[in-house]
Amino acid sequence: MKIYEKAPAKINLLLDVIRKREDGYHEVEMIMTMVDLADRLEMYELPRDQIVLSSHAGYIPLDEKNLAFQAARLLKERCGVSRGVYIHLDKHIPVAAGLAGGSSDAAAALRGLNRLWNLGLSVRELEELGAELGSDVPFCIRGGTALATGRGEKLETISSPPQCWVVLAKPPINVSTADVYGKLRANELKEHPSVPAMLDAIERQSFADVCANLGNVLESVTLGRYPEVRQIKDVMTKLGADGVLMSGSGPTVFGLVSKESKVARLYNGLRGFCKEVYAVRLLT
Ligand SMILES: C[C@](O)(CO)[C@H](O)COP(=O)(O)OP(=O)(O)OC[C@H]1O[C@@H](n2ccc(N)nc2=O)[C@H](O)[C@@H]1O
Ligand SMILES: Nc1ncnc2c1ncn2[C@@H]1O[C@H](COP(=O)(O)OP(=O)(O)OP(=O)(O)O)[C@@H](O)[C@H]1O
Repeated sequence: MKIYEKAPAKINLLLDVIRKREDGYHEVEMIMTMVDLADRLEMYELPRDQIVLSSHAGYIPLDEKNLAFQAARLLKERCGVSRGVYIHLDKHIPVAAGLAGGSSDAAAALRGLNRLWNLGLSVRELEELGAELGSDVPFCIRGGTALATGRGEKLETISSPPQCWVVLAKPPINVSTADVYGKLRANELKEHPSVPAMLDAIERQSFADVCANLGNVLESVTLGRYPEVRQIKDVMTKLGADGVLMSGSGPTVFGLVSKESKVARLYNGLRGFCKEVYAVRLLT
């Protein structure tokens, strides 16, 4: 039997850091949602007890460094599974982009293997296992739109934001999440985005107020180090995006657009600056 799972990318409509914790992680408040740009995983059982990963993407590890491999290994260990699995990763989400590509692959592997091996784990149990693999993995398991707290693993599902176009542009640099958090001076942050204002904007389905309340404190680090990220933000704004923000630790910038007629201009204009541009819808 073959199992297929879609692994969508996430964007952070809001990302605030409250403080650095004793365990090295940062206490965050984030509002996250999924977009219709996805990797696809194909999984089937192997006769021998082995995890085999393949992908046409030449730029990701296919061994135990891959988060999908780690997800399969974790599930095997915790549930005492002695069967092997072949996982093919059809990669579409840009890597090290701030879009949680690896985390979403891990989440899709956990969901898919739970079915393939008939483990009967609940979504909550999968989320708990996912938290061991990375802070973004529980959200990628749950999907939808959520307020994430703690280090990102405590989730409260909220309403979807009003439907719109999302234009994503990734400059040709790779940003390490650990580096960005490491360089953040959490107690020196002067401005914080407002979680209540964003929650209210979503609840009222006000697209204008969602755009007005976008905010990500990690921009203070990434934009300072990589001027091209700021440049892409400026270009998106000039080309008419209604709201513009860096996702996660970057370097991908997303623009929210309500009118379809504006999307082509934005997409074509950005292609002059970077190769990796995508125009997608929110996954509501
Ligand atoms: C930037 C975001 O992607 C926004 O959604 C997440 O906060 C990061 O999620 P992630 O990539 O799943 O992160 P993890 O794999 O758990 O952690 C990578 C590294 O980022 C730092 N990190 C991550 C999450 C967090 N709340 N505080 C941190 O300081 C830690 O140094 C950690 O070693
Ligand atoms: N399945 C995977 N897909 C992509 N990268 C992976 C995967 N597994 C491990 N990695 C490694 O993880 C690193 C981060 O990649 P990823 O695409 O998950 O970053 P990201 O989008 O910035 O994640 P986040 O938004 O959660 O911080 C890369 O250096 C890559 O080598």
